[in-house]
Amino acid sequence: MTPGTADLTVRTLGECRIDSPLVALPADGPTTEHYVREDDRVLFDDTLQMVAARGLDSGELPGFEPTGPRRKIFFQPSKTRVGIVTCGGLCPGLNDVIRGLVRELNDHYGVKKIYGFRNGYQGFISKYGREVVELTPQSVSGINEYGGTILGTSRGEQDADEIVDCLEHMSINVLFVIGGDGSMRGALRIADTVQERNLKIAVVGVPKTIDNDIPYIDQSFGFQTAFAKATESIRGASVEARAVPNGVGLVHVMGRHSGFIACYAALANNDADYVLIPEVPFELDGENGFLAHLRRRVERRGRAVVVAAEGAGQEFLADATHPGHDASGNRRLRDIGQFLRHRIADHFAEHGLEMNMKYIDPSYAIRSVPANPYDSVHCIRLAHAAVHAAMAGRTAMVVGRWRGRFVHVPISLAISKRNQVDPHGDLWMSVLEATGQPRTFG
Ligand SMILES: Nc1ncnc2c1ncn2[C@@H]1O[C@H](COP(=O)(O)OP(=O)(O)O)[C@@H](O)[C@H]1O
Ligand SMILES: O=P(O)(O)OC[C@H]1O[C@](O)(COP(=O)(O)O)[C@@H](O)[C@@H]1O
Ligand SMILES: [Mg+2]
Repeated sequence: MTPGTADLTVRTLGECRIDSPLVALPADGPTTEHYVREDDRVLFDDTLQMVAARGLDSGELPGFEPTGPRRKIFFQPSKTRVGIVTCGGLCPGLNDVIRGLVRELNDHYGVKKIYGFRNGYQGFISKYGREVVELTPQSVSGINEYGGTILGTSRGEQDADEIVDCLEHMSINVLFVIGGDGSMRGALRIADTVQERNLKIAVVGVPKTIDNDIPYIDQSFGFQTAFAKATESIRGASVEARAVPNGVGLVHVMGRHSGFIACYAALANNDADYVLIPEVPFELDGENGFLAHLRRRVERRGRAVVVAAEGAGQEFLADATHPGHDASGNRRLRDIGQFLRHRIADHFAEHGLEMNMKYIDPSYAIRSVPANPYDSVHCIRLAHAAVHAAMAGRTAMVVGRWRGRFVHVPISLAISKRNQVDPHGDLWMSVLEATGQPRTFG
């Protein structure tokens, strides 16, 4: 489904009649390659073929609302009370986003009442007894130096009605949700409940996940830091494999349904011989299977490095003991890393070949680190964009970068599908070119 204008339209709480304190900031000039006027739109389509396929006049082409300070805003800043919550798995940069939100609100809009809700959506639910913390420029000073989230996070669905009750009781006008696909589903439920109650509470998301599985944004913040950290493990596996006869370096990285970390980390290190991802099934056995291909490459080169995303090859592990789901309903995965480790060893033994396995699983190490400078910049720019959007009364939307421009993405679109590696796309083609692995095994 190619999104149309209706899919890109952002919900608002009402007319903006209040002069923004940042009225001097927006440029007066025309849209350029460096700036989009607030009354302009960022086109969804970016090739001639895609535009032609619309069969529309240029003025009717679907486009995203650009981010940035508006001349008129919806909320009276001095009377605005803000909530911030972080949900789901950790991701480098969470604290950068929290700090960016607090500084922009306090320093430029003069919003002084900013509250942090603890441990994800549990923070709104009375039975968990989570404290609410006041966030100030002083209390967020330097937090971007640390991984994790000062607010804590959690998984597990919570009742949207009780969350909105809490927002009402605390007279919260704006809620920022920093989370992944699950959190955004939760955020939309909250925004819809607010609308049903005819309340004026803006719900704005800053999408996060190291898996990069959120669509219609170029990349999630934290993704670059996470794959950069995973690259260290591939480098280690490569050094180990080179040091011994018939060394096989096997690296098992996160990536539940999307194999972006495996792809980017392998391309960055450029020493991987095989990349296995959830999106591309592969055969293990047979003369054209992965194991035989790996054996022939090790016989020829004396070593090989394999990068496997945790969601790859789950079909080989479909035994009776299903590991179930996590508290949010995400399917738990069986350990493809250990499975491959043993199948590779067995295969070489069956062929009477020496093989020295060097297995590295960085696990949580790639997402518990602080953001690298690239992601820190991405985080603070997303935070600024989120504040401008919320103060201008936008809701049920996330901020993100689309083709290099920061835009407002309706949450309904952001949760409409999962961002995955396209087996027929240019990223996967680059992986095939860099590794030399065949397009299919078996
Ligand atoms: N389908 C859903 N509807 C409403 N809330 C959801 C849904 N899925 C997840 N959530 C909420 O979002 C939070 C985080 O979701 P989860 O999938 O664990 O992580 P992430 O948001 O990082 O993908 C959960 O704690 C839960 O409260
Ligand atoms: O062990 P946890 O913390 O439940 O989460 C592990 C999962 O979380 C992730 O790191 C990211 O998941 P979310 O961003 O959707 O929370 C996955 O890559 C991984 O499979
Ligand atoms: Mg998720």
